[in-house]
Amino acid sequence: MAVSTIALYASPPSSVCSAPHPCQINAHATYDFDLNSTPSSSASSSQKSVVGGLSCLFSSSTVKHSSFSGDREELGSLWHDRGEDLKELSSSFRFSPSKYLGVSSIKRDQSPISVLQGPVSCSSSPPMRIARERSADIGFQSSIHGSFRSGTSGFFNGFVRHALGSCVDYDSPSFEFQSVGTDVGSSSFAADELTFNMEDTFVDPNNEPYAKELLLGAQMRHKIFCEDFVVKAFYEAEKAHRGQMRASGDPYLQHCVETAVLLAMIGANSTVVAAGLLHDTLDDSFLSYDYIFSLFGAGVADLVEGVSKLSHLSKLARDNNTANKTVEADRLHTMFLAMADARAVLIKLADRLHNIMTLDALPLIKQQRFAKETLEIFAPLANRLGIFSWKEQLENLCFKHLNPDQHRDLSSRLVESFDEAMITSATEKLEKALKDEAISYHVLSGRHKSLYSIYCKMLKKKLKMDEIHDIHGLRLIVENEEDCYRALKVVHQLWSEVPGKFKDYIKHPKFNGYQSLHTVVRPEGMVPLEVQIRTKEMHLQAEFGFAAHWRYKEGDCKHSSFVLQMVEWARWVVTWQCEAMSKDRSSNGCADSIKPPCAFPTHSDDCPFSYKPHCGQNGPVFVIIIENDKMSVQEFLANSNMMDLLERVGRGSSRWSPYGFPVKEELRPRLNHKPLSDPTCKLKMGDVVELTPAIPDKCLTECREEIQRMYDRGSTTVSSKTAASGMVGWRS
Ligand SMILES: Nc1nc2c(ncn2[C@@H]2O[C@H](COP(=O)(O)OP(=O)(O)OP(=O)(O)O)[C@@H](O)[C@H]2O)c(=O)[nH]1
Ligand SMILES: Nc1ncnc2c1ncn2[C@@H]1O[C@H](COP(=O)(O)OP(=O)(O)OP(=O)(O)O)[C@@H](O)[C@H]1O
Repeated sequence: MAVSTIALYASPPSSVCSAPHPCQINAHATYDFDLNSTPSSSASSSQKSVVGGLSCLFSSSTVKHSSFSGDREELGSLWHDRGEDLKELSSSFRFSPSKYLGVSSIKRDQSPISVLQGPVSCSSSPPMRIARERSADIGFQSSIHGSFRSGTSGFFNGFVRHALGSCVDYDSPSFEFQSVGTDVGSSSFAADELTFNMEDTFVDPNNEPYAKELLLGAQMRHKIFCEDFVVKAFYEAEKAHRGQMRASGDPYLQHCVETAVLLAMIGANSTVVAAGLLHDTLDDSFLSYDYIFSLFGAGVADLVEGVSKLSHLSKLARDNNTANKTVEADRLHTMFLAMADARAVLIKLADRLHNIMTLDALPLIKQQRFAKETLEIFAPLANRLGIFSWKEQLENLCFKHLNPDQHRDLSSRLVESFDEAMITSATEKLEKALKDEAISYHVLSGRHKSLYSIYCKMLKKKLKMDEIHDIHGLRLIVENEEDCYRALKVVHQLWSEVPGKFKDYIKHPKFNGYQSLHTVVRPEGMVPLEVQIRTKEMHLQAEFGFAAHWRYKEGDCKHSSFVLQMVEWARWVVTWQCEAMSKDRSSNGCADSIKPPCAFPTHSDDCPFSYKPHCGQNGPVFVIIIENDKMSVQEFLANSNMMDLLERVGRGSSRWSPYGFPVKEELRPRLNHKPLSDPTCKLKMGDVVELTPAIPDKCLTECREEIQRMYDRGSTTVSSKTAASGMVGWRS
């Protein structure tokens, strides 16, 4: 067995270091992986046509149901526009030229690697992703190449793929198209998931015909929908949502299936896909946690419950217009990540993505509300988790709803600007030139910038579209620093350089430690092409470390170390859990045996930014406070209790009195929707505290003023008005 070793590095932000260079880089984890790769078959181009062919299947659903209006998320009752949906899905693809690989395929962007690392565009901006692994005959000594392919060690190898290659053309066996009725014997589910009797559920004479069509459609898109466990979840979802409709008149079940398909496409395992199918059942149907637990085990039940909690939080935030306050939105992200299993966040994101894809059915005002919230909360969350394809789809769709004129204008201009053929041909040329110079590389990937990203850059930098030089970009990941410069020379020999655009962030790293070579060239005609060249260690830093892309994109936003830790950790977890898919499915082992590929990167003990992976006892606690119908997300020290909260709320508010009136008594606090019984109870991440004045606010103010006057006068006389009010809550 050939073994190679990759070290992962993370360094603290240079802002806390004296040198403008990554310091304290002892945060490395080393792991071995086997390189026996099994070349997997291509996720064939037939998949694209299969998806395309589904449009008639779905639109042919003509089942009539009674309308359902009890949808807590509102979006749940949306009209489902298959045409739009398919456009979004199929607009995202990658191209693997056949020249060196021997296989040509155009496929939708659906591999876990692309989702976790790579850029994808959607909507009216035709997306482009081109990825090349170095060709095997280049003579590259390390066997990293093998690690990009799934095999028996797909899990470990896959992680490296993620970490190293943003656009690796990964043909996961899980994406092989499998026609319905083929081997479903590979079903896998966690050991804690219960077995069940297929006969009981599947042959239900009450199953609606549309349900079979939906299942068939899902199975054609991903073979995980052939697994018994997932099929069972599908039929439970069908029973739970039977009769419920989207605003479009489509069966509600369709939304559940689409959510689950999105999850399957990024490599989620059967537990997550099943939970995706059932994600709305706790809130919108008669199913209970215990029932789900009894059928599917704690794995699924906890996830469904987690999604339900997130939905409640999101609704609270939306109702209270919290999303537009940066600090609060930031705390919400952190709370989402800290409260729920990161996989529940994934399900929530998939749910939201599908809802946003089908937003058109809602009245304009609601479309805008949801789009705004999505842009503020969910797209950054997807970005932080490294799920770029979802992030870009969410952003582009929200952009379309929020700024339709700019969206239309930019799209029409970009139709002419996007030059996918140029990226393809530039990739091929560079690949050949590198081969001629015997420069080996890990990954050569291409992307064009998403519509929304272009829009933001134009606004931020006050640029015209033709002043943006990185609409088309290539990224080359090589073995070592020397190869970076050799490759740069090759690039400059191939194409003419745009003067003034070369940046050597290797010799002069950015303040956050980011390293890479950047240049802009003009391959053909006038269209500029940005080329980034870096080593795999630099790339890890740019994806997971302190120079991580999400932080770079969030720019000026100052994050507490806790936020950073949460995000890094959640991303780590999501990465390896998605990667676990192939191992999970191909082995009989239980999910518990799946471990992250290496220890979470840690820092030296004295590093102020040392990671604490879990939302541990030492981290702050974020609590939602609803007061006078206004919501805020507030941060408390670990071990704070309700008394601390009440004190803080009182201080600085109009209720606070220098004479120390026991402000907490004037309120009737409710903790997580129940009256507070023990004020000394500790606050937990995600607690919702409602503070309702015991007497009407106006009256309270009058009382307060009156008492203040009393004290000021030194009088003990209480006015009749105050006495009449009963002074509720003012007694200690
Ligand atoms: N992950 C990560 N990527 C970065 C960072 N800084 C720059 N980049 C990448 O490098 C690209 C260009 O960076 P620069 O060459 O510094 O660009 P610029 O000077 O801001 O000018 P433009 O090319 O117009 O954006 C960005 O589009 C990112 O893709 C960073 O700190 N972290
Ligand atoms: N030249 C490039 N080649 C390949 N991928 C790139 C290139 N530049 C950026 N990316 C990747 O494309 C994705 C989308 O990035 P996006 O275009 O939104 O921002 P950016 O170009 O990195 O930053 P900015 O908008 O500030 O220039 C990210 O995953 C990023 O790492």
